[in-house]
Amino acid sequence: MNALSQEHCEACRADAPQVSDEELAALIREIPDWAVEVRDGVMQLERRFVFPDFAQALDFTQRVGQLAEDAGHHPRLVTEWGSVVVTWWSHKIRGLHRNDFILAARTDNCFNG
Ligand SMILES: C[C@H](O)[C@H](O)[C@H]1CNC2=NC(N)=NC(=O)C2=N1
Repeated sequence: MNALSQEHCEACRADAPQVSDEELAALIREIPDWAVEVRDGVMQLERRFVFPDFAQALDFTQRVGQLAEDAGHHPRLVTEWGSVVVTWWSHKIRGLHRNDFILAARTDNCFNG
């Protein structure tokens, strides 16, 4: 269980700062299976999870969806036969907040069981 996943998410606020370059470098090391993507100028965390069939991909999707609802912070989830691509970013600040790293770590917990 990643220590980051145990941290508290703070409430999403439009004036919250994005992570600094230094924070990004430190935090991404704690979730080594995730990539940093930039889309339309918005920095995001993304990981593709592979499953043997659609049913297990869907079950994982449900678990991630529930953790998002519990946290009040939501990812993009692309569920297909055999895989789920999970993308985290903070819409309000159009970038990455510490919350996104915490929830990416919690997403890994959903995969690792
Ligand atoms: C009103 C509601 O709490 C907010 O819109 C939340 C919902 N979930 C969210 N999820 C993400 N990823 N970013 C947000 O800014 C966000 N805002």
